[in-house]
Amino acid sequence: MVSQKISVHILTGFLGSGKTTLLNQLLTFHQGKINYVIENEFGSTSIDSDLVKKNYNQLFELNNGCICCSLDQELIEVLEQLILMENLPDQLFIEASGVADAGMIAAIFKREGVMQYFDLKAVIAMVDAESFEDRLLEIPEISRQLVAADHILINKIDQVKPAYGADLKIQVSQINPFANIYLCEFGYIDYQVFEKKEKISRFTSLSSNKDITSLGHGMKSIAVSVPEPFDKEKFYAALSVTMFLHYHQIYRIKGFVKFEDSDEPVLIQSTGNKLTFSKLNFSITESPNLVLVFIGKNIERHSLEKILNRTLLIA
Ligand SMILES: Nc1nc2c(ncn2[C@@H]2O[C@H](COP(=O)(O)OP(=O)(O)OP(=O)(O)O)[C@@H](O)[C@H]2O)c(=O)[nH]1
Repeated sequence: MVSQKISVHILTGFLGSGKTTLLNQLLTFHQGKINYVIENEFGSTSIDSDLVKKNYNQLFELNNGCICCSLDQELIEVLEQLILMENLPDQLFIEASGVADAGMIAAIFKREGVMQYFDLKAVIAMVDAESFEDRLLEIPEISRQLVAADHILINKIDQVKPAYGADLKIQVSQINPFANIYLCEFGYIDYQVFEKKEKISRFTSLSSNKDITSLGHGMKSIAVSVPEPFDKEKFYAALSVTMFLHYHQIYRIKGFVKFEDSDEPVLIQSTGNKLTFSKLNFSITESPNLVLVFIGKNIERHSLEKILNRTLLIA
């Protein structure tokens, strides 16, 4: 049994956005700890593993596909090997392939058997400031990566004008209103931020009943006001089924709701295809707005409201 859980950071971002650069920075920052790395490349030949500075204690490579789909089982096998090792790591850094769905990787760390040993600290997405706008329109995976992230680093800011960088920050915050967003060069920011708990302030300022449709590529963010308590079982079942059936449309659900059994707001969020509920484990001075935000492609407010209304306590 592992006495202390192994901290996990998942690094995602499109090809060439700067993931390996960030990983090298993080390994330098965490020097002195026992750091393991999992590299996932989309192809049978590993290049990234040669580029990662030898600043880690152990490197695993998954080269036969993309972690989030075909390599799910292979990743689990590596995690199993890892917890049996004599020299247990303090931290595990996973560099996902440029096309991976980071949410699906994160979902593996929400499984009970895995959570017993691993503590998912952060999903970090890299954005290439230079090519982001063009790529966003061409490649839907990018929006999925952004929507799954807790922190988004808009990298290569040295390659664009300052005003454009500021504009990108607004665009990215519309795609993922929950993430902490930073502008940076060569992945450099103060990495302490990855250890901090979620800020409640972003939920107190969420405007309910608002649709943001300017995200491009059919992407939409819909905030539904949910002041009435839900029936917990019905709510969980309905949203889980919706996420399963509409995986290609619903990229993320996040927000606060109340259930029949308590007056305390509960944080709901989807990680990949898994829905998690968590009580706030920190004190708050201001109650969060009871709002659920759905981010996805071609989603419609009236359908979402219909699903939610059926799971209200009084329904
Ligand atoms: N000018 C500039 N170049 C950068 C910056 N960050 C990374 N690079 C360069 O961009 C290239 C790609 O960076 P990587 O860190 O390999 O990107 P990656 O996301 O790991 O790439 P893949 O593994 O191919 O998906 C490298 O040549 C980096 O040196 C930056 O902020 N500014």
